[in-house]
Amino acid sequence: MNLIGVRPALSGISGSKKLGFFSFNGGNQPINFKPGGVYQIKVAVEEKQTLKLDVKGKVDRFANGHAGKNHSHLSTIGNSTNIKWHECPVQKTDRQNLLQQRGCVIWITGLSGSGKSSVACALNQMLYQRGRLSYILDGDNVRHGLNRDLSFKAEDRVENIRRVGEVAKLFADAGFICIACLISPYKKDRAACRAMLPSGDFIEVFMDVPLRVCEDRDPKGLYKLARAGKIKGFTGIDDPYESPSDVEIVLQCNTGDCSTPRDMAGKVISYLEEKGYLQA
Ligand SMILES: Nc1ncnc2c1ncn2[C@@H]1O[C@H](COP(=O)(O)OS(=O)(=O)O)[C@@H](OP(=O)(O)O)[C@H]1O
Ligand SMILES: Nc1ncnc2c1ncn2[C@@H]1O[C@H](COP(=O)(O)OP(=O)(O)O)[C@@H](O)[C@H]1O
Repeated sequence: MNLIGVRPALSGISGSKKLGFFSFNGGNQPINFKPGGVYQIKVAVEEKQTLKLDVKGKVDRFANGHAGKNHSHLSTIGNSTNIKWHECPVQKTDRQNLLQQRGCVIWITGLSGSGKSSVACALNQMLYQRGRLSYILDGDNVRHGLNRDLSFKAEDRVENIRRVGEVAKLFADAGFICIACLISPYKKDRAACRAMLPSGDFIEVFMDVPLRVCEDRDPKGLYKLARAGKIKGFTGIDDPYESPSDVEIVLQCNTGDCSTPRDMAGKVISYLEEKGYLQA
């Protein structure tokens, strides 16, 4: 296994799967760690480190005492030149142990009016009642601050999703169950956010609600304005929404008679329980 030039990030080593993820040339390479195993991993400038795992598969320590980042190498990331990753001793696994949960991103996508915010709030509340920490990144809300400079033209939507994806990744790294609810109309952008996280930690939820139901609801009167040509480039009217085909959870409502947001959120809770996200 050649991991030269990598920036090993020991996130995701928890739960029953004992998976470790190493950032490799910008991507994530899942590696199966076995409990009790001792692994030699070649990093950066031919430096060898021994990663020890305890019987539960948790990282015990690195033989040479640091977390295996490349401490000598300077990187160029986008327009940022000569930057270096700074590692601290308290890691994601420590924060997860503190919170007794696993950090992840629940990404809720769907048309305006499909019920994203309602499900996000219900889920947030149900998790809170179970003593689990979650935080909502709602497209509408984030556009009040961080993304106030962005419009609804295609390239701004792309940037909107990229920024929220990055923020969500930070929340997940902090150990939160981060609930991002945005229209996120383009498949490619959702896939890019998925790729930012270790496999399994990006849980996509599709609000499968047809346009006619959303338009009937129209709580903000935006569809009416869009139909009247007073809002240009409105998703579903004169701007595309690319429905996902392969997601973790589909919450469907074909008629005006849907299950409640709480029932829908319950399905997400079941998924989280089943996959072990509600324990460290
Ligand atoms: N042109 C256009 N198209 C779609 N939506 C519009 C538009 N203009 C304003 N709004 C309001 O903005 C909310 C969607 O913001 P998002 O950040 O989630 O959108 S996106 O993911 O960047 O497409 C969306 O909120 P939700 O109804 O909660 O989805 C709308 O209230
Ligand atoms: N499961 C549901 N059944 C019926 N109405 C719903 C449901 N979920 C949301 N709504 C209603 O639909 C409208 C849009 O919901 P909202 O959560 O704001 O959607 P979005 O965030 O996707 O725009 C609101 O008036 C809300 O009360």
